Amino acid sequence: MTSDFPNLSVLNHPLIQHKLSMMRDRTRSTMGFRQLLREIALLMGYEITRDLPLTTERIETPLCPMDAPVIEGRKLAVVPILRAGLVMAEGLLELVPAAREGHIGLYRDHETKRPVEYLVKLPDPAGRLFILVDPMLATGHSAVHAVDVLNRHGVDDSQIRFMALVSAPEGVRTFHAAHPDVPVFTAALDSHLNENAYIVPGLGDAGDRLFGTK
Ligand SMILES: O=P(O)(O)OC[C@H]1O[C@H](OP(=O)(O)OP(=O)(O)O)[C@H](O)[C@@H]1O
Ligand SMILES: O=c1cc[nH]c(=O)[nH]1
Ligand SMILES: [Mg+2]
Repeated sequence: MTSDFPNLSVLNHPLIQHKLSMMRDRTRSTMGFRQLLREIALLMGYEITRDLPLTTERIETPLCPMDAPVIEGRKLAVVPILRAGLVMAEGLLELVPAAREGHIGLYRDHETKRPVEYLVKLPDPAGRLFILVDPMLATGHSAVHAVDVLNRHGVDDSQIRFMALVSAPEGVRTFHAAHPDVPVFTAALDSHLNENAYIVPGLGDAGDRLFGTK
């Protein structure tokens, strides 16, 4: 965590950083961009879940009985913010295939830069940890809106972790002001937002690069 940004963890594993640099390259193909995001999400998921509580379960190995470590509760939900979060969710679900998946559909209005909601479908919140995923934390309004949606659905901030590939300082501040108890995990804290609220240096429009749209 950095002292300027409480509750923000920058995941600087060399594999994550190398793959992110490949994604930032404007010549990267749609196929390459998508594959890299899936891989990074899996690596970030490994870091984000490292403190999940363990308990033991009695099993029989071929040789003898043992009390084997297993994740306590094992109730996880991965919630991508559509569209761009979908590919990150794929990577995370490779890591935790038993997790439930919810969806929050938002797009950023080009004029106002504010999120517009078009879909919400979520699993039962009771006793579940929610990992909210979106590659870009720019102004932070989409992330704040998505956590507000989870709160309305009965999910407390203490049950949520937010995972963003690239973040802008402006967005991290806005997010922490609204939801100080939700930890944010990111692969990079970039410089600033430009006049169109795009992250600089960033990687451009994540959704368009992932899905080959304009
Ligand atoms: O922090 P903010 O300023 O709110 O911006 C970030 C949002 O913008 C992008 O989505 P976009 O609106 O482009 O939708 P898309 O995923 O469908 O392309 C991105 O995936 C975030 O959801
Ligand atoms: O830089 C940005 C900002 C918002 N959404 C994106 O896809 N990229
Ligand atoms: Mg987009």
